[in-house]
Parts: sequence; C-alpha cells; structure tokens
Amino acid sequence: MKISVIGCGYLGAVHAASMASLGHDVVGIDVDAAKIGALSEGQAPFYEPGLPQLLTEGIASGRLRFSTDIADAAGSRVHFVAVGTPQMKTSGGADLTYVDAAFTSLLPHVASGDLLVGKSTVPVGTAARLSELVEPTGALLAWNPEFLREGFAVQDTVSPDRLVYGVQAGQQASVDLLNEVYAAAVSADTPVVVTDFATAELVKVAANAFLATKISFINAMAEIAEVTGADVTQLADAIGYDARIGRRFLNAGVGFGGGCLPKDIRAFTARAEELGRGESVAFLKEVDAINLRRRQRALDVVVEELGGSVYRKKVAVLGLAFKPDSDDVRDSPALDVAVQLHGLGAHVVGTDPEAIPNSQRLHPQLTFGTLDEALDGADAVVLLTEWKQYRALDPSAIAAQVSQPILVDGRNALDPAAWRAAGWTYRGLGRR
Ligand SMILES: NC(=O)C1=CN([C@@H]2O[C@H](COP(=O)(O)OP(=O)(O)OC[C@H]3O[C@@H](n4cnc5c(N)ncnc54)[C@H](O)[C@@H]3O)[C@@H](O)[C@H]2O)C=CC1
Ligand SMILES: O=C(O)[C@H]1O[C@H](OP(=O)(O)OP(=O)(O)OC[C@H]2O[C@@H](n3ccc(=O)[nH]c3=O)[C@H](O)[C@@H]2O)[C@H](O)[C@@H](O)[C@@H]1O
Repeated sequence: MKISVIGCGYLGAVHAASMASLGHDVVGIDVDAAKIGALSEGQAPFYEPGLPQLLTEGIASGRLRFSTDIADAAGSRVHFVAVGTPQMKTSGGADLTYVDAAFTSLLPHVASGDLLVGKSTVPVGTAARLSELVEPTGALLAWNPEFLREGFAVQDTVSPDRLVYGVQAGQQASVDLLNEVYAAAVSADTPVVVTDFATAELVKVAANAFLATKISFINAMAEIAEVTGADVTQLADAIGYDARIGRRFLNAGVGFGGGCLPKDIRAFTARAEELGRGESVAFLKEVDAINLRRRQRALDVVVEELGGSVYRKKVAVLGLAFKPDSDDVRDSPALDVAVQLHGLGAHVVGTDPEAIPNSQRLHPQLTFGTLDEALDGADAVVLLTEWKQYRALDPSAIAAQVSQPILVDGRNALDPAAWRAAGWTYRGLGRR
C-alpha cells in the first residue's frame, strides 16, 4: 500500500522505515530539510537501535523515500501525521500548531477515500475538531495513538503489543485500511481496540499518566525510605511479586523525563481543567512534583557526600540521555542534574555513549568528555542514566582512576555490596 508519513522525528522516522519494512511503499515528509537530507541518505538523525538498518534496506528496495515537499503525499492511500505536540510554556497544554499546520498543508493533496491517521499525542477533542476540516475532501480520519518506547522503537512498531483505532461511527473503511496497513505487524493474538476518537485520544494520555504515576509512586516510597532507613529497591521487589502490581516501572531514582511522559501529564492536566474536570487528574500535579523533587534529592546527596559544597570539585556525570539506548535529552533528569551541579560551581564532566552532541547543543557551558575523561581525578561519580556499559563498570578498576571513591547511583542500578567492597562510598536514592 502507498503510505505517507508527515513528520519524521523520533516517532515518524521509525514509523516510515518500519512501514516500508512491512512491505509498504512509503514517503516520509518533514519540513526540516537537514533531517530529510540525512534520512534520504539512509542516516538516522537520532540514535535508535535497528533504525539505520531499516533505512538502508528500505531505500535500497525502493520502498522508502523522503521529501520536504508535502505534495509528494499525493497518491498515497493512507497518510500518517506524526508531528510534534510539545508543551506550551504558558499553560502546560499541548501546542497543536504543528498538527494543525500538517493537516492544513496535507489536505489539498489528499483524494476522496484516502485515510488520514493521526499518530501524534493530542488532547482529547482534537480529532473531532480536525474531522470537520477533513470531511469536505471526502477523505476519512482515524486516530491511531502510538505506544512505542524509545530504544525499542523499531521492535515496538513492527510488533506492537496492541493497536488502538479511533474511528468515526460506521466508518468500517477506516478500520479495514488500518488492518491492511498493520497486517504484517500483528499476530492472531494482537489485541486491536476499535473505538471512537475521544477514547483513542484518552487511551494514549491515560497510558502515559499511569506509567508516570507508577514511577512517582515508587519515588514517593523512596522519600519515605530515606527518612526511615528502609530500602526502596527491596520494597519494589516485594510489592512487585504481586502480579496485580508488577515489578516493571517501579525503579526509583532520579525520575522520569523525555519528550513524552512529563509533557503528556501536563497537557492532560491542562485539558482536564479546560473541560472543567481538573480535580479528576489533580493527582498528576503531585506526580509531577514528586518527580521533579528527585532531581533535587540527587543533587543534595552529591553535595552532602562532598562535605556540604561541590564548589570547584570535579564531578563525573555518567549518562545524559533521559534513559539508556537513546540520545534524547528532552527534559532529561540526568542533564538537568548536571546543569544544576555546574550552577553550584562544580567542575562537571558529563559523558554518555550517544547523547553528548544533543547535550552540548542545549548546554554549551558544560564540559563533556569520554568516560575516562570524566572519571580521571573525579571527587565524586554520579550515575544518572543506566547504560549497560555503566552497569558493567568494575568498581575496583576505576577506584584507582578517581580522586575520591564516592559514587551516587541516581538510578539504583549498581550493586552496593560490590562497590562498597571495592572501597567506595555508595549512595543510592531511597536505598540504605
Ligand atoms: N518519541 C516517542 O517515543 C513518541 C512520540 N509520540 C508522539 O508523537 C509526536 C511526535 O513526537 P516526536 O517524534 O518525539 O517529536 P519530534 O520533535 O522528534 O518530531 C516531530 C517532527 O515533526 C516535524 N514537523 C513539524 N511540523 C511539521 C509539518 N507541518 N509538516 C511536516 N513535518 C513537521 C518536525 O520537523 C519534526 O521532525 C508527539 O505528539 C509525541 O507525543 C508518541 C509515542 C512515542
Ligand atoms: O508517548 C511516548 O512517547 C512514550 O513514552 C514512554 O516511552 P519513553 O519516553 O520512550 O520511555 P520510558 O521507557 O517510558 O521511560 C520514561 C522515563 O521514565 C524513567 N523510568 C522508567 C521506568 C522506571 O521504573 N523508572 C523510571 O524512572 C526512564 O528513565 C525515563 O526517563 C512510554 O513508555 C511509551 O509507551 C510511550 O509511547
């Protein structure tokens, strides 16, 4: 099937390449000429495991191409819109400028019977509003939220754990077209939830709100653990054995970040307030506040371990991305803590396997380097993104490299006993 994907960022580039790998004929379109230039040459404009290979294969097969010209969407049967919905600075709500611009520029190029599919995460009510613009063209509209995780984006797209189609009542053609698009991605067991626009939009923000709440719940327990001498990782293991609770997303530490969870809970709150139902999700403000407190807590522990001041102390920051296997530093707790340490006068050397260029662009005032450059002569080492190479560090080997063997494990990812046995002062978050 001929498919266009409008917006080729973290979501759209992966979606376009994955659709080509499923056998479709795909054009990816973006207003960013540099991004399209890189993608056209088979280069991923960001780090995502498996994406470069899909791009190379797709372009070589002739099934995948990229363009800056929205007119190239003409002739496609299904058009996915995957542009950004960032947080508005003033209200915390979602900025729909890009979604509106994408639909407005796309509509002159669609034919009657085409299917326009929103993939961006939007406030409930957006699809109903856009359907009024789409209707006169004779095209169909569906909202098909995306649940992929960065770092696993390709796998999550070509083999989704569920699909949600928000369609207009009676528009079976939309369902049929989406089923055709995803035919090679689903198994007989893949749940497909066919619903209305509002439910589809809400499923997406509810899922992210739930995940954020789960993380803040365990971080709230970490705060209590810190004043009682309890250990939050043992607590998480123990409650996680209950299948009704589950152990996943109960890792306490420096908290959640990224381009989605933080902005999505704020946008959900703003939309609920607009709808006169602010109190229904008022707890999400608390979720946000708990999350942001963890960054301060990590900072406080470093200051404490360095005797009350980090001024002129060398601090090695291991990890800058908002999570491992990603170069994304949008609202990254790791980068935030690094910036705050720098603000307190520490000589911060930040390191990350993939996220240094993005960090440097945002915070040129910081110093970045290799792992060795960060560790050499450090007065304290702070782990903030649990890349597997940092989990695998040998505490004995690097003890000789640093000036003082002080480790703050902002992700509770390391084995305290092993580090202490190698002579380190180990501090986790919410951990004895
Ligand atoms: N990053 C992720 O893991 C996921 C993101 N989402 C949602 O997907 C949407 C996109 O997110 P990301 O890909 O992370 O953002 P992004 O910022 O990486 O990409 C957005 C892209 O849209 C392009 N764009 C903006 N206006 C355009 C227009 N009028 N025409 C064509 N292209 C245009 C931008 O140049 C940019 O390349 C957001 O709503 C996000 O919440 C949903 C699930 C996962
Ligand atoms: O809407 C989106 O964009 C996506 O947002 C998240 O995916 P992602 O942002 O890639 O990353 P997650 O794996 O959810 O991690 C988010 C943050 O939570 C943190 N986290 C995660 C798990 C945990 O136990 N503790 C914790 O602090 C991570 O370090 C990271 O900073 C969701 O997991 C995806 O399902 C969703 O599609």
